[in-house]
Amino acid sequence: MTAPVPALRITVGDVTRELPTVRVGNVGRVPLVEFIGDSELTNAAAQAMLPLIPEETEVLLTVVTNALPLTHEISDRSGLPYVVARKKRRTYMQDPLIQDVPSMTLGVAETLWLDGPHAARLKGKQVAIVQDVVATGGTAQALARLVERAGGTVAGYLVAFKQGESPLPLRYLQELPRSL
Ligand SMILES: O=P(O)(O)OC[C@H]1O[C@H](OP(=O)(O)OP(=O)(O)O)[C@H](O)[C@@H]1O
Repeated sequence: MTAPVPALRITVGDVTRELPTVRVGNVGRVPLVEFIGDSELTNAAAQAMLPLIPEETEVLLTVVTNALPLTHEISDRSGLPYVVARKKRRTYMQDPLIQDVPSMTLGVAETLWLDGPHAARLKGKQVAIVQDVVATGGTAQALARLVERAGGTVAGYLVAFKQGESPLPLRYLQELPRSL
């Protein structure tokens, strides 16, 4: 008989989900949070995250993929504009800022691309970084570096789920175990 795959129950507002867990290298089983394809959970998290936005924030910065619908909803509810870093170079990009991610949850090296005109929208602004999950913090650090390089200031780190310990001053909704 195969052992049952452990799941993790979370509740955000009035939305409850059983998160599946996926095996990641030697980390063990990691709970998988998916906002893409789940508008109920996305909307509930966005609503719950509104009070976490630093007061001085002028712009939100996120990165594709999973954090994008969440940031869209936070933007819609707060009235704050948002800027998105990509994980691939697109042919239409103009003088993009290119930033390597030092380490990732899934152990895959990644590079972030911020199109020049979007980087310009961060210049001189107080920028809140929005993420679905922070685990190693590598992505958050790369996004912070993009803010600095674009001439902005990091107002804070806004995260739905913090997975394990982080040296960054995260404003988060809930903490999840790093592995099960
Ligand atoms: O704190 P870290 O260790 O850097 O991990 C956090 C990042 O990992 C996940 O991205 P994923 O690689 O799953 O990409 P996706 O959002 O494009 O699916 C998540 O969306 C965060 O951006």
